[in-house]
Formats: sequence, C-alpha cells, structure tokens
Amino acid sequence: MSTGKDEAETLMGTRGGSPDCGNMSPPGDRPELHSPVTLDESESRIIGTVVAVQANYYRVQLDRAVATASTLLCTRRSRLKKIGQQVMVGDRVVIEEPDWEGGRGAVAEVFPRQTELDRPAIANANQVLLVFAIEEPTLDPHQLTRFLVKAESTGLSVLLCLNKTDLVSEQERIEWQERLENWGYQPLFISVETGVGINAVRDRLKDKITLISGPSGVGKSSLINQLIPFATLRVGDVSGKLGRGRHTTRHVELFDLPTGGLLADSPGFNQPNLDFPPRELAEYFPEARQRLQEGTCQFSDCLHRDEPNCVVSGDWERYDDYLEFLEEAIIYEDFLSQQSNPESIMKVKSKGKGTEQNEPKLESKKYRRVSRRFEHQNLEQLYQDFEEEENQEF
Ligand SMILES: Nc1nc2c(ncn2[C@@H]2O[C@H](COP(=O)(O)OP(=O)(O)OP(=O)(O)O)[C@@H](O)[C@H]2O)c(=O)[nH]1
Ligand SMILES: [Zn+2]
Repeated sequence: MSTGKDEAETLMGTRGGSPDCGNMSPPGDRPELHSPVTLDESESRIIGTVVAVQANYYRVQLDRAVATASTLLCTRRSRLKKIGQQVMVGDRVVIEEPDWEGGRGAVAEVFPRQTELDRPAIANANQVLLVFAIEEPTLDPHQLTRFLVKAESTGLSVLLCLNKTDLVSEQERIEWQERLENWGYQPLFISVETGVGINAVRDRLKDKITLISGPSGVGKSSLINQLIPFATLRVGDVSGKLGRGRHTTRHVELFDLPTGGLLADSPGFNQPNLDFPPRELAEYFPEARQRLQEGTCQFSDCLHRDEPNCVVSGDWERYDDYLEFLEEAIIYEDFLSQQSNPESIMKVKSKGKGTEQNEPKLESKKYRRVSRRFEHQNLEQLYQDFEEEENQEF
C-alpha cells in the first residue's frame, strides 16, 4: 500500500509520458487502491482520483474533502498537454490552483498508472466484477465462459458473482459451485432479492477500483442500488445504470462506494468480443494456464489445437470453448491485418477477354476450418464495433 508521499516520489507529471503498462499487468502484481492521503502537508499537494472526464474537464474526487469541496472540476495544465500527458478516469492526480468556492482546479501532475485499459478507458482498475444469474436468465456456461475470457483479457483480477440464488435449490447451487471450481473460479453466490452475500461483495470491493460487467437482466443494476445509496447516485443514474450516457462504448465514470472503493459500469464492456491475439487465449482459461505452468508444449508457438505433444489440448470441460474462441480470435487478427492493408482484402480476377475485376479474396487456408455461419456472425460484429469506434468522440 503506497502513501501519498510514495506517490510524490514516483510522480511522472512533467517528466515524460505514461509508462506503457498496457492492459496486461501480470497476475499477482495487482495494485491496491492508494491509501486515502489527500493533502501531502510537507509539499501542500492536493491529491485525488479522476472520476469522470467530460470534454476537456476532469472531475476529481479528493482523497479528503478540503473546506466544503469533495470534488473539483479541473482543467489540464498546459504543460501536461505539451508533453502529451493524457488524463484518464481512474488516474491519481495532483491538483493546483484550487478555487474552493467555485469548485475548480487544474490537474498538474499524473501519477504513474498501475493498470490501464483502453476499452473502457480507465486507469488503475484492480478488478472486474462479473455478475451472472443462476436463473432468470438460466446460466449458460458458454456465455459465461465468453464473459470470463473477456474479463481475464484485461489482466485484472476477476471476481465472479452469481446472483438470484433464491431461485434455485441448495443442491443446484452446490453443483454450480463445484463445476466453476473445476474451471478455476471461487464464485460468490448472492441474492440481491434476499440480501444473501451482499456484504461479502462489499468486502471484496473495499478500497479497490472495480469494473462491473455482465449480460442483461442478471441484476447488475439491482446490485449497484444495494451497494451505492440512492442519494449518492447522480440524476440520470438512479436506475443503477452508472454513467450510461450517449457514448455507450467508451464512456466510463467512477462511483464512490460508501465502504471505500470505486465502481465503474461500462456498457460497452458488456459486449464481450474477443479482440486479442490468438496466442494469448490460453492465458485466459485458468485450466489452460495451469497446464502451461505444469508442462511445456513441444512447439513454442503452439496454439493448442492439434499440434503434437501439446499440454493444453485434452479432456477438460471448456476445451471446446477454447477451440471456438481461438477461431474467433484468429478471424479478428486477420480482420485487423486487412484493415492495415486494404489491398489484401481484394484480388484481381481475370474475367476473360482481357477484362479484370476486383474480388474479395477467399479465406486463407489456416482459417478454413471456421464455419461460414460462425464467421459471418463474428465479422458482422467486428465491423459494427469498428464503425462504432470510428464514430466515437473520445
Ligand atoms: N429473484 C431474484 N430476482 C432478482 C434478483 N436480483 C435482481 N432480480 C430481478 O432481475 C431483474 C433484472 O434486474 P436488473 O438489476 O435490472 O438487471 P441488469 O443486470 O441491470 O440488467 P440490464 O439493465 O439489462 O443490464 C429485475 O426484475 C430484478 O428485480 C435476485 O437476487 N433474485
Ligand atoms: Zn499446446
């Protein structure tokens, strides 16, 4: 746990850009939220966390309220602009020139980020809280796996929470527990309806920055309403849908948990497209991760498909999901490489009599095992994502 003073010693602000910590902080190296030290008296620094970014303004929640202000609306000092220092939601920052009465200030320095995600754009997040329901909607292991893989791909800790346990028997709950433990997870079983397990969730969110995720209807909003008192939610967020504004894909805002910690809800994160290199996929299945820790595949670039002497392929429940997602990740990689080289999408075909015509290239050999239907669906989603992103203001 670092203190404000530790942070002051490692400030980057004027000393260059953010370290490229990407979205893959190594497992086991997961940061805790900084302890609530606000005003570093020796240097009179005002320190806080950026909880929202709106146009060129940053809403900064101070570690400790000063005078009557607990948040300040800040601009970014021009010297940060000059060095290209971006300010993200979740950033720990130093504020200068506070105007306590007007509630204004200027972000002068940004502490080095411990983690950084780009979709949603959030710095220093510690964990993903993945919420599913056991019933209504019935828990679908395949969909759960997709969300788990997406959550794992952030490099953050993954906390799985199964809601609506009031709708199933204890026997059913235990069956799910055993099954998920075999996958490598220790889920929290909760019921927002009856209150079971909510305190355990609170404990796990304490002093951390948590990104909540999960499909529609599982009870995320109901859970958020339990965790954050009505009074602290801003107008427009009272349904429990935190920060769901016009910019659905990238917009993210942090909300204060009364027991300590911050919670972010980003609807874009609830469309779990698998947008990472195929080689990484095995790392996102705890079962595969474990096999790779215990053994080594014959080929260093093994995709764990049908290569000889592979330690990953084999008899584990989610191996078929692995294979399906692998194909999807390969398609995505191919799509990206075609984006960067548009000519590669088309080939010139002779139509006879000296005429030529551009036609889309057929899939390359390594992707042929993908079914047409599967490919079509996924590409449609990829194109949609791509267009959506193009249209985003950030
Ligand atoms: N039986 C039961 N119903 C619950 C529980 N938690 C939530 N619900 C109900 O499930 C329905 C969906 O809950 P929401 O909180 O709106 O779900 P959501 O995940 O926010 O859904 P989206 O807004 O579509 O993302 C509501 O009718 C809730 O009352 C629970 O623990 N048990
Ligand atoms: Zn292998």
